[in-house]
Amino acid sequence: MTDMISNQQNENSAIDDQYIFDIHDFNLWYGSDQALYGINMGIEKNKITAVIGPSGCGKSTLLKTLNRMIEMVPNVNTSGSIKYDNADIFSKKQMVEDLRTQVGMVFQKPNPFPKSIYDNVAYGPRIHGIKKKKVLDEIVEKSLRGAAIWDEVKDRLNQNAYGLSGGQQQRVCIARCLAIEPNVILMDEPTSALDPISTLKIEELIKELKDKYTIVIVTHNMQQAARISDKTAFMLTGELVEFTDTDTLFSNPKDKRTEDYITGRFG
Ligand SMILES: Nc1ncnc2c1ncn2[C@@H]1O[C@H](COP(=O)(O)OP(=O)(O)OP(=O)(O)O)[C@@H](O)[C@H]1O
Repeated sequence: MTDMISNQQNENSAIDDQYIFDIHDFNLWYGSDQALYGINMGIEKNKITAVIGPSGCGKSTLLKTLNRMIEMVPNVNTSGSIKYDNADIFSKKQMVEDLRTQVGMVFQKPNPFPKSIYDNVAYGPRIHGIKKKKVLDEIVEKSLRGAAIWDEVKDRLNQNAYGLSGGQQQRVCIARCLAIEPNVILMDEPTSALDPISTLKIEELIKELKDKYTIVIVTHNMQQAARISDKTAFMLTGELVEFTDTDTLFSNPKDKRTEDYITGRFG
């Protein structure tokens, strides 16, 4: 009996270890308009999870909820639960700054600060109290290397980040995110403002990052989801219609609505 209990506990902890986010029966309203309906979803650690679906289906809303950025919008109400690392993200004990340190975000349009490349990347660590130049230098180099842009910018770290191309700016923004050592990186259509070559570079980078980070990416681009993600969630009008291995979702969807969407019959 004791063995049975300890086995069960082991199994449960294996399950807990597998998922970094556990979303349970989650609903969200903007004022009186409901945008998310009964979402149940586990986000696996060190995997790339793509969220796809037609415009307005709630992809960004779901993504922005995961690090509580959604609270910047007034009159948002929620029900149900979201756990990050087994703790309720909405609990009073959860400091929102801590959550956002662990769950970083990269946006659709590259949004560097009007500062030097160095200062962009050092911004987060400085806010966290790191002042020593040597330590900051190391973080900046490591983060820029992690974002696969070190070689392109190492000789112009003191130049304004606005002088970089869009694709380079987005990689600096990813470096800025890496510099605060998150566990999860949320990406909201990170390549939609980029040309195809920059897009491929970012896609390669995302695949490399999954060794160290859990990535959730919202994308309009189904080919992109198929190319880079392990898991894909298909959403429609605020509902999670289907969520499974990417290969399965694209080759053998269970729901007619998923099939219609991926075969281009709507959306
Ligand atoms: N700040 C807001 N205030 C009120 N309603 C909002 C707000 N942001 C989004 N919505 C509504 O919530 C629903 C989901 O929007 P959301 O932006 O999450 O969809 P999406 O799937 O990310 O769309 P897109 O692909 O076009 O970015 C839509 O009906 C949208 O109009």
